[in-house]
Amino acid sequence: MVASSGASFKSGGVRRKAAKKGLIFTIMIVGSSGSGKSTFVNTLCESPVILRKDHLDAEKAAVLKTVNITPTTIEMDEDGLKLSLTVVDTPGFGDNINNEPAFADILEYIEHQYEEILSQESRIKRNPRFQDNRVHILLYFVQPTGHGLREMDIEFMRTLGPRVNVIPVISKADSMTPQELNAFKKKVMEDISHYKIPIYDFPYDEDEDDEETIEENTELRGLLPFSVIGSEDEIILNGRRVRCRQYPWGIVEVDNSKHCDFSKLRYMLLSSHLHDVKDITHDVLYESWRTEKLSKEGHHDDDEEEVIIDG
Ligand SMILES: Nc1nc2c(ncn2[C@@H]2O[C@H](COP(=O)(O)OP(=O)(O)OP(=O)(O)O)[C@@H](O)[C@H]2O)c(=O)[nH]1
Repeated sequence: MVASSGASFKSGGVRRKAAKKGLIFTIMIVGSSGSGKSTFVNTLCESPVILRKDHLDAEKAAVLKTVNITPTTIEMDEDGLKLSLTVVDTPGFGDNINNEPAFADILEYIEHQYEEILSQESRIKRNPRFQDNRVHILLYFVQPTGHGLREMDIEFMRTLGPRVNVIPVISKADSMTPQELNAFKKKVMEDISHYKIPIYDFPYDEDEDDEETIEENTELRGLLPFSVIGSEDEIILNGRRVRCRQYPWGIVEVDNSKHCDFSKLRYMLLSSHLHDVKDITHDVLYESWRTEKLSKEGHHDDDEEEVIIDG
């Protein structure tokens, strides 16, 4: 596995790695500072691709805080499928009283990738080295407060939902009992429905999709928001390697689906739903951004029929 850290968006544009070509897939991670984003990414990628700020000295951590949006690309092999996975980290989100500038930066980053595609599509001669950096999934980390969504969570997901596939995730799920976690999941989904927040909810078509897809998507939809536990520690338990967090009273296992939904989320992201979220990004989200943008700029199709109103 090879990791390459891209330059910050703010300090000079996304670095385009000419991937030796695995399937390109991009995940953005957003959540409050300290919500467990870096640990999650390192757990997902099974390697320390992001430096955790609590492992840095205060000076370096402060410098990192000012770097808002950082893509890192990792070459992975998922059961024989070559993946060029870019993880876009957004440290420091939610640290300020007014989070609107942070929302705007994230939205700008996502739309900037659409701009690049549009300008590429309009070229007569395409650049063969061009890389599609569109964000396919945004994992939004909800703090395990037990109180439902905060205003900031609602605003953020409502703003970003029309532009990117948002999946809400409850981080640090080990800080809740199973009953608390279930009640919290229910509250979060009630808020999502009440505030009409557009998320990626494993869509299916009862008439067109096969039974297996419907069953799988129904099950995954029922898990929303996914609960995750992150850890970079491993122990040997009954002869097998176990990624876990250790406590005086026992351990919680990252990959044990009785303890959290991490393994199901990972499988869905890097395997079962990878093509679906890529298709939705291109066919629905990018298309709707493109239509809005071109209409705002006053473009209209040459072959559009002119409507002549009599009289
Ligand atoms: N209990 C528990 N603690 C966790 C979990 N994941 C991460 N942590 C701890 O939470 C602290 C912050 O984790 P990070 O991964 O650095 O959080 P972050 O969101 O990347 O933080 P910023 O980079 O400041 O935005 C660390 O001490 C982690 O060990 C988890 O699943 N459960």
